[in-house]
Amino acid sequence: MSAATLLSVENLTMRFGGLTAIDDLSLSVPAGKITAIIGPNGAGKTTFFNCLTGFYKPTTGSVRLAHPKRGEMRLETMTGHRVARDAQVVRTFQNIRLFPKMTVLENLIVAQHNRLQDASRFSIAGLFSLPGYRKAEVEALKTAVHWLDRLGLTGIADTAAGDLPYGTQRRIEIARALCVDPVLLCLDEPAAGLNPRESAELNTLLLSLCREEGIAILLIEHDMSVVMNVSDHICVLNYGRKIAEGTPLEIRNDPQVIKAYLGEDDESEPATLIGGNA
Ligand SMILES: Nc1ncnc2c1ncn2[C@@H]1O[C@H](COP(=O)(O)OP(=O)(O)OP(=O)(O)O)[C@@H](O)[C@H]1O
Repeated sequence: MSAATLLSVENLTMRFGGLTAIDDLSLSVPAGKITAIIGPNGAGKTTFFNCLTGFYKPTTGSVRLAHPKRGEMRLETMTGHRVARDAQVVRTFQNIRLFPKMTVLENLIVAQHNRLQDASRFSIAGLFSLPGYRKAEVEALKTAVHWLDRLGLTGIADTAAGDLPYGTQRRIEIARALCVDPVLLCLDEPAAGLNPRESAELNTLLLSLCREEGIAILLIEHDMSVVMNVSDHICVLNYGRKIAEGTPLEIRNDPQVIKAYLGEDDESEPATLIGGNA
């Protein structure tokens, strides 16, 4: 694993009965960069996320994380809980999974339940607000306030998450993931349902998280205005196999990629599919 590689996926395969959703995938994700995973519907993108975040146990292959403080971790052997808590690989989902009746602030505090549980030592001590637990609560609040401010959400901190517009809820999901101090932030279609202005704001946010906070981002996205404008590197899947990888410019012009998206006989202009200025 080279010094700059954060995640190293080797020969990953995931089968569901007779269906091979991920087929012998090898991929390196560098530290401090944005890597996009793209591909047509059913290509295996979410399955890939599920394999590296402990939701699925891959059929074969390895997923090694070079954790900056804890050394190498084998994610494919870990439960989802440990991937988030110990490896600090944190994800969002295609469908929004906020607690709609809780306020935005409460959603961000609940996300830090691991820290609070650890401080309570899984005992009644936490309920009596013993000092260690109280300190952890204050830290959780500070972290939530920090990310609310950073993502421009402070004004809606006390609003029920479910009452907010869809685009704002997507932003809250990212803020919630950031509260866990991710080493790798995995975003599953963060631009789904966003209007063009919100997509452009998402681009600015992702670039700033990467460039200013040094957070590595793994991004599944269909919106090419996001993919092409923020990605340092793109990996293209089709039927579970990697068919191409490279810079946005390389991917935009790759005949295999255009064919995978548009089909063999389709002669239409690929610019409509692969947008952006990169
Ligand atoms: N739990 C499962 N059981 C059986 N088949 C599954 C399961 N999860 C995914 N699949 C199948 O694996 C293939 C890849 O699905 P996946 O959701 O990973 O694709 P995707 O690239 O994320 O698609 P989309 O862009 O539509 O979200 C599909 O054929 C899907 O039906």
